[in-house]
Amino acid sequence: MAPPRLDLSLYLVTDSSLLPLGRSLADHVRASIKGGVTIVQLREKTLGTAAFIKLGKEIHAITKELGVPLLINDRVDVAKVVGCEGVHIGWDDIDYESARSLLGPDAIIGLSVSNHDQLVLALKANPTYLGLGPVYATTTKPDAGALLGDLGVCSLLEKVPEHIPTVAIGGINLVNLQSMFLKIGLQDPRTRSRKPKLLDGIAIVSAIITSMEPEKTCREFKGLISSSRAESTWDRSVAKLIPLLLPSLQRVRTCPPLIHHITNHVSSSLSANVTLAVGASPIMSDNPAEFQDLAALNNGIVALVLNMGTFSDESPFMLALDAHGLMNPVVFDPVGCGATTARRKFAEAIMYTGCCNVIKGNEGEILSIAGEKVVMRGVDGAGQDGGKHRERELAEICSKLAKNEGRPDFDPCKKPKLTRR
Ligand SMILES: Cc1ncc(COP(=O)(O)OP(=O)(O)O)c(N)n1
Ligand SMILES: Cc1nc(C(=O)O)sc1CCOP(=O)(O)O
Repeated sequence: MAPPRLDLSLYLVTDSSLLPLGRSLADHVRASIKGGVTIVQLREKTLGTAAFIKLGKEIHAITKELGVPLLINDRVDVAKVVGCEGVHIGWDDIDYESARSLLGPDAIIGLSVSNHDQLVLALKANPTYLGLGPVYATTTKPDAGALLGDLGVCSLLEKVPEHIPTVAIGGINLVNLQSMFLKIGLQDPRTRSRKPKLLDGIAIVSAIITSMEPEKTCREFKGLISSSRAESTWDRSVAKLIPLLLPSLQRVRTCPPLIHHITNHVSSSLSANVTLAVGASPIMSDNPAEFQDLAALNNGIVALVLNMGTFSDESPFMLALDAHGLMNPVVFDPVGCGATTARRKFAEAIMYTGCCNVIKGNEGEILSIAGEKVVMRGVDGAGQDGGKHRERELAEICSKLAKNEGRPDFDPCKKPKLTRR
């Protein structure tokens, strides 16, 4: 019988030092698998060989019983004695060929990739899967490479052949996952040959290991994974969309984000009140002196909203994007874009940063930002093409813009000089 297909969708990487006080790793792993974890890696950096083997055997008994593979981080010798399904290795560890010859052709062997040079070497080895990271800032691995950000992962994915699955790792949590999926996308196993290549899963340490309720946390991760894989929501009725949105709204209540608004004076108080009404915390500021602080408040659970309705000078917007860097989700509202050349140029400059996760606008604004010639009276330019563009087409244009697709001159490595924290 063929071995079961490797399911990397929710990949737990352990670190016992981060467990809540009094919790055992064995109970945590069991609960996480019950919540939906599909593969486990035992990554215990401080254990000596004997203790690593002992823990490995204990955890393997659980993963075997629950039917998910167990990999060992770095140590092929430990994996061999434990008799588990494989290893994950990096560039300071045993080389891939030696690991393969020690573990045999059926072992799962994952390789870390942090940049294009490593990707070239990794592809020559043809490993079972690739771990791409760090996507975002993480304190779990102090020696992790430079942050890739969403666009860095996308640019690596472009060069990964279809048959090698990938997971993203580093700083992924329940707050940033949805926006990460919007930018990078998650493979649906039923449509494997889809272009461009998307991720096959996410690998998580702290967001699961530090959880007081790992089963619930993993269910929440699974919910986001399933909704990301759900077929295009544009064919769904509103009634079907609401259950997909509810978990996001609930998360805003349980883990309220700080929303930094740079907005126009017409909508300022309305924006603040709507932010409060959904359970998030607004702060309205266009003073660059406080941008760095704002971007890091609230344990980094922060988003930035840029509304260019009554813009005059582009520098506060650019400084805010620089402060929030590639870390925090950004919503851009290109109000009245298309009405004047100055607005078009301003919106273009914002888009060139590659930082906008969500573009919110009416039909005229979106078409204008996508480079189409539109005639706008004022900010109420919707429907100016007689409804030629349906919602779905506009949404596809938005999604492409947010990924900076269709901009041949856009190079995420060159533009802009944003802080990678
Ligand atoms: C799934 C996954 N991806 C990447 C890593 C990092 O591995 P490595 O580069 O060997 O670094 P350490 O984990 O040893 O610090 C990983 N462990 N898992
Ligand atoms: C183990 C590991 N490898 C990384 C890489 O970039 O290769 S980042 C990382 C730590 C991920 O931990 P957390 O989910 O707590 O951020």
